[in-house]
Amino acid sequence: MTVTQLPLVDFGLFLHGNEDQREQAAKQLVESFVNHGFVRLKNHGISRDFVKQIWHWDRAFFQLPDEVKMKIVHHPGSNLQRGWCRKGTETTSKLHKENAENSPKGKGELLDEKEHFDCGPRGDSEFPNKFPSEGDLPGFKAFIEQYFDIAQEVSRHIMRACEVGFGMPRNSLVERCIPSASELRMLHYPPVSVERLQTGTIKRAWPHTDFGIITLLFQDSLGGLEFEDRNKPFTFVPIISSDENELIVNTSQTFQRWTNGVVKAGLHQVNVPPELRTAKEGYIPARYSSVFFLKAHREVSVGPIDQFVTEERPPMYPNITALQYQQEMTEILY
Ligand SMILES: O=C(O)CCC(=O)C(=O)O
Ligand SMILES: [Fe+2]
Repeated sequence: MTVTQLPLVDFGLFLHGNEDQREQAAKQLVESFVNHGFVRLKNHGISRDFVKQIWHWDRAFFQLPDEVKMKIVHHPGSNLQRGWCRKGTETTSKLHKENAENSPKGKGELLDEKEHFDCGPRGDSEFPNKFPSEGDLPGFKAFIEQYFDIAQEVSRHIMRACEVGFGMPRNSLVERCIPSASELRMLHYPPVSVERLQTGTIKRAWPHTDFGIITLLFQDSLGGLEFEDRNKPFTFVPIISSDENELIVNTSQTFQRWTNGVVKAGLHQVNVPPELRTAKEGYIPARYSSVFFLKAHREVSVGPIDQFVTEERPPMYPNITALQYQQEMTEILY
């Protein structure tokens, strides 16, 4: 059976409903995570007005001249991403061997056509944030810090819903995220010529899974995000939002490890929207999106949680810390 659309869960029922409604919403969420590695949420608690502000700040940052963004450029390595990642910095194609196997032979590296701004928790002393100065972009830092807090809070509720949905002891997931080591990213996909896309060596983002626990995502009205149809591995289905305020959530590698493979990470890519795919020439317009990677506390293990280990299902992943894991994965990206 072909999957055509993702379940849409009314998260307001979990946040404000009675006991039955909360349980029902938590079950739907977990079921979609297990089946697709993805879900769409409405009434998630982030207001429509706030989402509009995300687009304002996303555009404002990427409109800054390159010389200004260069002041906070990210230097690739195993350090966590902070500041401006220029086009060509992160290469998602390296995360899955299928990307190289499916690529046109002898055409060279498979690159992402995107740039982004990344930051970690407020006042991170291990991996300090890099914001544009107030003179260069007044108000940006304050907005991003507020957005980070709001996204962390929504993620906490989603973790709580997963505890309910899996019948886990209260706090077993939530406490693994304190103190926060999450990351917030603002993305810009510049206009790209159809000709360049046709070379088969660039994509807005190649099929990959994220490293954290879950990822919260808003995309602008252009769209382009696609999730894997698990009935036909490595084929993708566009995520069409019925409302701009819809929050898309995917499961990531840490969740897969904690649940010993019960909740697999959602494989995804960013493609040209379906209605523009027949174009033979010209440009595909710019796209903006924003993601929040909910991460585990840095010293917490990303190995399987006891509840998910049984005789029939022995531990599939080693006990390394979340930070070690994140650094190993980050290094692969460059
Ligand atoms: O822009 C998007 O919709 C997806 C971005 C993404 O997958 C990522 O940054 O990991
Ligand atoms: Fe991603």
